[in-house]
Amino acid sequence: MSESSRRPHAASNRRAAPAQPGLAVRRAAADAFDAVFVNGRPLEEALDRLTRDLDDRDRALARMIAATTLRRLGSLRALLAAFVEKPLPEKARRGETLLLIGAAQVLFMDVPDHAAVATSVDLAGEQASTAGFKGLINAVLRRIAREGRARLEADAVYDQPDWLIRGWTQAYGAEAAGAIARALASEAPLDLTVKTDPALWAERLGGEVLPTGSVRLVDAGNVTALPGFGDGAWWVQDAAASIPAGLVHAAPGMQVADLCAAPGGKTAQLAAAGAQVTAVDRSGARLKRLTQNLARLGLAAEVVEADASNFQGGPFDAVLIDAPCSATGTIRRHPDVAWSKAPADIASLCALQGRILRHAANLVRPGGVLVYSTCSLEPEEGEGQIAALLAARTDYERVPVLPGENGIAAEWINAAGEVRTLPTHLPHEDPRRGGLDGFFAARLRRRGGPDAA
Ligand SMILES: C[S@@+](CC[C@H](N)C(=O)[O-])C[C@H]1O[C@@H](n2cnc3c(N)ncnc32)[C@H](O)[C@@H]1O
Repeated sequence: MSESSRRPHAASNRRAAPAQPGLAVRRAAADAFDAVFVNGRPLEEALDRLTRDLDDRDRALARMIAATTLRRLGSLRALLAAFVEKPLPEKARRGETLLLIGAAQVLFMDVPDHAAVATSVDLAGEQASTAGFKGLINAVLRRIAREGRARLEADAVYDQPDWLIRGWTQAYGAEAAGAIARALASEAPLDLTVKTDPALWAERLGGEVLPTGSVRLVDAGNVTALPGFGDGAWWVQDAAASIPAGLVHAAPGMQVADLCAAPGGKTAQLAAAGAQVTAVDRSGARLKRLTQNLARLGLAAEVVEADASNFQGGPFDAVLIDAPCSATGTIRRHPDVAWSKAPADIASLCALQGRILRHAANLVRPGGVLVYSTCSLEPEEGEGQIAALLAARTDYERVPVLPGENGIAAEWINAAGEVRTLPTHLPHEDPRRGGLDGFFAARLRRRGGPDAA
């Protein structure tokens, strides 16, 4: 939005009322929400840009408001449909955003109702297109403060779009799909992969060690200020995201290609285990982050900017493909993903994944290992890709993942021996301490070679 469109819309002889405290925070949250919907920007990228002038506390609050609005959007929209008699005209779309962020604060955040209502009303006054709706916004948000909770309980609406719920129902059954949708209502904890001694770091950071060896923290605050960050003792990685690289069982002397490697969480795991890693990614900007991350961690890899569907190299002892995907398994962390992706995106991602997987199968030496993973809940991006590869390549077979291997629970392994984690896994009575990202990982072996039976 341009600065000029934010100017108070009407000249007035009256003295302007003092600006509502917290207005800049709500403006940034509303702008970030609009950046996701109007401009299709990722939420984190929008927030980075829009909160640059805020202090740490306000930046965190703006993030929380925008993320909570996106996380609970299905419920919030249903409430507005019930409480706003006539939808706002298209030219006053911003008014709907202000209603949504106001309602999110009233219902799901520890914000006084009057602050949530007054800031949305004042922001409406900033633009000519919404100034005429100040009264309506005030009345609807007050009503939501009085009646919203009861209505939410009575209606029990899903927060995610219908097409996602339908897909999860088909893949996991109605009950599991409902549980996944509910699990996504909570913010994810912060998981760390530590180079050595998880128990020590759990103690230092006030976290707990998970069965997979990750250290889990809650309300960690600014990550870069935590002990061990500057020294490169650990890196941020969801516990489920640490599973695929573990399936390689990397060891000193092994030649491993990490295709689709940036920003390098899995490269770091492989390098920390002593492997010679070739980290390949198409994005130069993301590889820059990978290089910075490895430097902080004191780890090394050969870094190659290339398209993984035609990268030439190897043959490798192991190839890991953490394929570009819809990322629907990360909606707890990135609630915008639920709304920024559409079925057509899944179809084009599947085509890209298939190309990368088919090409990667040629880079593995006979007897070597191929691990394929995605952070998607959609089976066509995971199970479907492996079924298609195995149908086309008789020189590959699955090496089933075993319960207990690297702390992987039996519940996270499907009938074919592939890992399928869900946000409902690793439950905890405090939902902020439980859950896993939705991940898929399969391990295959290329037949032949010195390891042939
Ligand atoms: C899921 S992310 C990888 C995360 C990374 N493995 C980690 O653990 O930090 C997918 C990556 O695939 C990269 N990518 C997308 N299409 C690609 C292609 N055709 N060739 C190589 N990399 C690609 C993206 O730039 C992105 O960095």
